[in-house]
Order: sequence, then C-alpha cells, then structure tokens
Amino acid sequence: MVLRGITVALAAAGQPPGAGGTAELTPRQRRMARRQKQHAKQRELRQQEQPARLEREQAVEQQRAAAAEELQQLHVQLLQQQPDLPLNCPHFASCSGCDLQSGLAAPPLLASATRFFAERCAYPGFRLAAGPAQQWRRRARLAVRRGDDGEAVVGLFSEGSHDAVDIPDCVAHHPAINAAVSLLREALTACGVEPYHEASGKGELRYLQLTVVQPPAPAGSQDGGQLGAGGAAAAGGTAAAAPAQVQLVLVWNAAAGEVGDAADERLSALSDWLWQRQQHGEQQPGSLLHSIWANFQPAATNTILGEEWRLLRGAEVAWARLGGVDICYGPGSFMQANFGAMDAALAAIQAHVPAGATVADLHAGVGTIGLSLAATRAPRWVRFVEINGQGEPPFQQSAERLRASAAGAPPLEYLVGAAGSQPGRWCKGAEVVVLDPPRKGCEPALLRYLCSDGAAAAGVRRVLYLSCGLPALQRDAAALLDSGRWRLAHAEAFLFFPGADHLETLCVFDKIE
Ligand SMILES: C[S@@+](CC[C@H](N)C(=O)[O-])C[C@H]1O[C@@H](n2cnc3c(N)ncnc32)[C@H](O)[C@@H]1O
Repeated sequence: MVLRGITVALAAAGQPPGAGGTAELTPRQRRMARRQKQHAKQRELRQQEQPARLEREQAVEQQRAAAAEELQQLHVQLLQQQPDLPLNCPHFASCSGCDLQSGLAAPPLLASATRFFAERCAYPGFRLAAGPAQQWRRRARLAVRRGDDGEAVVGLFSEGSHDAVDIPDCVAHHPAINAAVSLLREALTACGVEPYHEASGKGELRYLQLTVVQPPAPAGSQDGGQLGAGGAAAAGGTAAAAPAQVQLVLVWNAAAGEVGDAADERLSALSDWLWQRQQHGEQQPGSLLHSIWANFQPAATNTILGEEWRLLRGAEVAWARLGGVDICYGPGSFMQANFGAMDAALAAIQAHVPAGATVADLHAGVGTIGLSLAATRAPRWVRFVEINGQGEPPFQQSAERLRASAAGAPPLEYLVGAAGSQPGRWCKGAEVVVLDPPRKGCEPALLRYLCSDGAAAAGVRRVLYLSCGLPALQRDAAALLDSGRWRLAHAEAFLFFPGADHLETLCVFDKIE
C-alpha cells in the first residue's frame, strides 16, 4: 500500500518513480520513503551478514558436537576402567526404576563429573566407589493401583506414565521388601481392600513405603528393631542370626479423620491379617514385619506421603547402625535407601574431619552425618541445623543412646531453621561445616556467606559438601572456587542408586590461608 501511494504521487507530478521528485511528496510520504530506504538497507546488511552468522552458528554447533563426542569417549574410557556391573533385572524393559542395564559402575554422569573436576577444579583424581548392584535398596516406595483386570498392581510406573507395573522380582530390592509385597498382595484380596484408581481418584490404598529393619535391638533397648547397612557386621555382630524385618507404611486415600467406619474397619482388618500371617516360614523363623503404619494422603497430587500418621502394629521407631553409630528413624524420617553406600560415604566424611574439631552439620535430617562424626572423631561439639523440625525427636533419641554408650558424646545442639537464614549463627566457631543439601543445592544466602569474609572470621576452615545433584554442585563449587577463598582438596563419588544415571558426590573444600 505504501509503495503504491508513493508511486501514484510521483506519477501525478509527471516524474517516474526514483527520479528525484521527493519535493512534491507530502511529509507523511517522505517519512514513509525514508523508512522504506532504511528497511532496504537493513535487508541488504542482513544479507551481507548472513554467511558470517551462519558460519558462527556452525562453529558453535561443531564445538558442541566435539564436546559431546569427547564426553562420550571419556565415558567409554571410564566404562573400561570401572568394574563391569550388570543389572540383570527381569523387569528392566517395563519398569522405570533403572536407567542402565549394564556398566552401572560408570553411569554417563560420571563422565560429566570427571570432566568438571579435571577442567574446572584442576582436580584430576576424581573417582567413583561402587558397591553391589543387587539387593541394595532398603527403602522402597511403591504405587498400588487397580489394573485393567481389576487386580492390584504393586510396583513403579512405566516410563513417562502413571501406569504402574508389577515388579515382584526387582533385583535392587532387599529380599525382605519383595517378600513383604508378596504378602501384601495376598492381604489385599483376602481383606477386599480397593487399590487406588488413578483416573477416578477412588480406591483406598495408594502407596506402600517399605523399610528394611535388622533385628534384634541392642540389649536393654525398648524399640524392637535395628536397621542395618551390613547386617551382622554393621550391627556389631549381634544381628547375625536374625532375618531382616520390614517397617511397612500403608498410604491411605483419605484424611485421618475422614476414613469412615467401613474403610477404617478394612484398614484394621488389613493390618490384623498382615500381622497374623507375617511369619518368615519354617526355613527362617521369626516375623517379617517390624511394624505397620497408616499414612493418610487425601490430596490428588504426586506427593506420596501425607501429613498424618497412625501406628497400627509393632514398634514406633527403628534403628540403623550407620557410620559407627545407632541412628533412630521414624517412618516419616528422611533416610538414604542404600545403607551400604551411605556407610561408605560416612567413612569418607570421617576421614576428612580432624579429630577434636568443632562441627556444624547444616542439612542434618535426623542427624546421621553429625552423629557419626560425634561417635568417631571426638569433636569438641556438634551443631545440627535442619529446616524440618520432624527430624528432631528421632535425633534426640539417637543422641541419648550415644550419651549412654561407653564412649559418651560431646555437646550436641539441634536447631530448626533454614541453613541460609542465619549462616553466621549456624557456623559460628565451627571449624568444619558439613553441607548435605537437597538436589537443588545450597541456598544462595548460605553460599554468599561461605564466599565472604564472615565465614573465615567465624573460624570455618573446611567445608564438606555431600551432593545428590551434580548440576547444583557444579554451580556451588564454582562459586566457592571463584570467591578465591576456597580450594578443592578432595572429591569422590558414591553409587547410591546403582542402575540410575545418578551420583552422590563428596567434595572437600579447604580455606586458602
Ligand atoms: C539429602 S537430605 C540429608 C539429610 C541428612 N544429612 C542425612 O544424611 O540423613 C537433605 C536434608 O536437608 C534438609 N533441608 C532442605 N532444605 C534445607 C534448608 N534450606 N536448610 C536446612 N535444611 C534443609 C531436608 O529437610 C533434608 O533433611
């Protein structure tokens, strides 16, 4: 339209377009002509630049492809260096629980981590310690769903869906977990319990949480169970003859106060049935279940556990022997699923804490890391900080047991708060600071504090960072190193989830004096 308007104006003046007749144009037409000229110039420039831009884009793409190729080559090298660790699980094709079928001791992430530590942190000695690939899982959360045939399906979701698949022979599970699931399937039919139906949101039983407990409890304890990383070895030899037990949580599709008589009856009937039928069998005397809990989750969300709990049968707490100390857990406590790998990580952490140091454990949970240091490194004191107050009651029981032990305990202080809320207070006087944050890494305020003069003034000399999320660790480690106040003294990884492309990474940062 614009072009046509200008052409008409020039033609009316008796001049061909472009013959210098702009004097006769209206101001609006002159503006339009100027704009048109500018656009033409820009188009021309763009066309001239296009080859250069394409070249730049190609170069970036080539660099990216070369880096990916290098990473792949490094991965192949690492696969050759690491022991061959196959999964051998009959459910691999249908279940989403594992990413890898072979080469479990060198997941692809190991190549990224190795490159990061070598190139970004000038630390070429990064290694992964792998444990067994089978029977390592001592805590499992499984969906209970009504299958197409109306029967219960108890397992994990298939890749990218909410369709649960049965995994009765899962090789990652401790055998006691598979035994408890098999018993529960019988119980569901016998008691007429309705599995949860994903589409309608109806049904009673949504999920199970199963945690392996190794009895018996140490002499004199009233709790009735000890979870153990290595069975007899981890439990100081006392648990050699006892078969493992399971702390079973039934996640019920209702609020605790709204269960209703009929459903309440079925919940009782289910726990009674399970409790009566739980014998291991003639080959292995003793009972399979340590305790049965109900957890109430009425919300139709992906969050597995609700807020409300009810103990239906058995002992309230269980104990684990981890890192040389008894750790008390409730059913809602955070705990690592792979006790063997956690034990290895705790041993490495202990090796990097000088005897007699003062310690702040800033993502303490029930206090596993700090208590393990309290039991083995004779610290002058240990301060525990945790955002979720539910960690404190089990922590206090563990602390009490440690104080009552022959070795005794140093002063132990448990504070509830966010690690980044008052880092100066949490770290004051602590020579060693332990960070074990969730996958998203450290809070920015905590990192800023550690990268400032404040941390040095507070007396922090060493930071131990146990990470379950490599991208966040890379970001946080880069910030610490770039601050010019810290150097990476050590880094190693542990295989907490054999079969997954996952690493648990321990970094030791030392203050540059
Ligand atoms: C990976 S778990 C580690 C727990 C404990 N160290 C253990 O080994 O059992 C991370 C813990 O950090 C806690 N947490 C998450 N965000 C936090 C924050 N901003 N400040 C302090 N603790 C936090 C979580 O509640 C959880 O207990």
